[in-house]
Amino acid sequence: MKVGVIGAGSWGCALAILLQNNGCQVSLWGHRREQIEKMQASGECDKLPGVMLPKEMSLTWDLSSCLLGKDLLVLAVPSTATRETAEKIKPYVEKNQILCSVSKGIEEDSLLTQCGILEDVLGKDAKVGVLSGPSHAEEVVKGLPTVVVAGSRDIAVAEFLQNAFMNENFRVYTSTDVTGIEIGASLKNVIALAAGMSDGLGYGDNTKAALITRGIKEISSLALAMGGLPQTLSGLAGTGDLIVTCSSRHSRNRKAGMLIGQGLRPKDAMDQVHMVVEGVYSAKAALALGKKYQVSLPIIEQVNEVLFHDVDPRLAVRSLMERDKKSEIA
Ligand SMILES: NC(=O)C1=CN([C@@H]2O[C@H](COP(=O)(O)OP(=O)(O)OC[C@H]3O[C@@H](n4cnc5c(N)ncnc54)[C@H](OP(=O)(O)O)[C@@H]3O)[C@@H](O)[C@H]2O)C=CC1
Ligand SMILES: O=C(CO)COP(=O)(O)O
Repeated sequence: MKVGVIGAGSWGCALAILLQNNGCQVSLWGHRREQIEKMQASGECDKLPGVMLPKEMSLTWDLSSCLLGKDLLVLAVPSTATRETAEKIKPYVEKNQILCSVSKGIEEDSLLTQCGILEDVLGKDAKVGVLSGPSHAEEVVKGLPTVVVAGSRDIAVAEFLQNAFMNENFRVYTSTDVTGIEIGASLKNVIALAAGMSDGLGYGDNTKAALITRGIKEISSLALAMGGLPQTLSGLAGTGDLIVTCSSRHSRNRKAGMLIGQGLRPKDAMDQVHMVVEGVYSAKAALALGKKYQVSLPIIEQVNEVLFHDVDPRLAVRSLMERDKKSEIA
């Protein structure tokens, strides 16, 4: 199988390595020529120091050569670059090519998820799918057992992705619930910012467990209102990814939240993380979706207050604790 991986950050590199090792012929595209030339010279992934790229894999900054004649295109750019990337690839995308989004986020203006953006730009006939779940690049490149879900409204596309990505260390389930998967993937990043803030404030395991539990309640309520399925929200792309992102030392969203909890301004926290912090870009969109579908998202609301209205994280926690009395089963 011939594969083009679009986006040479940590996730693009990790999946390109995995697919090449699975027997695919992979071409990895990055948008900065100097970054690709550096990786070509060193043989090392730029964003994952010490991780070597297979010699047989090709690296390019020429988009057309990454796309033409490929069976599968994997889109691994930051979610804020998905629309511009989809516009760039549009002239080259071939009729039967399968496109797989591995990015996580909601577009602020359109409130579309990643597959939604791809279909918006490339048309409803495009064969679009998504790969998601608890899967930090740092662990995938080490071959540590990882389990994810491949989703597409077309089950044949989901099964194609399962076959392409699955190996003895990387187990892939299929699903047709793209909405549940993508809302889970995007909102867990916002909740992970809150979990990080809690760590940064020096709060304990009780607080973290509460944020994860009430967080999945918020994510599920919105996803279900949008047509997602409960099994997805209790599955890998919902609860699974929320747990890993709220607790892992590899999580960029948790790390950024922790720095904010320790007193850094959000912009400075993002700069210190050096990698994409998707929750910051999806926070406003998540809140807007909550309003649109009339779903209450109190944690996400407070994350927005801290990120965009200079509210002290300690006061944000206080606001959550002092909300009106409620029943858990309501
Ligand atoms: N890392 C992980 O473990 C996982 C990541 N993901 C998701 O994958 C997506 C990519 O994240 P990840 O690889 O980790 O991010 P990184 O921060 O590691 O890398 C992002 C890459 O995208 C490049 N980039 C920035 N802007 C553009 C653009 N406009 N067009 C093309 N490329 C661009 C960056 O280049 P530059 O250096 O120039 O900024 C960089 O090479 C995110 O949505 C993330 O949520 C999903 C699962 C796991
Ligand atoms: O989505 C991811 C892991 O599944 C990566 O995002 P974080 O680095 O914020 O956890």
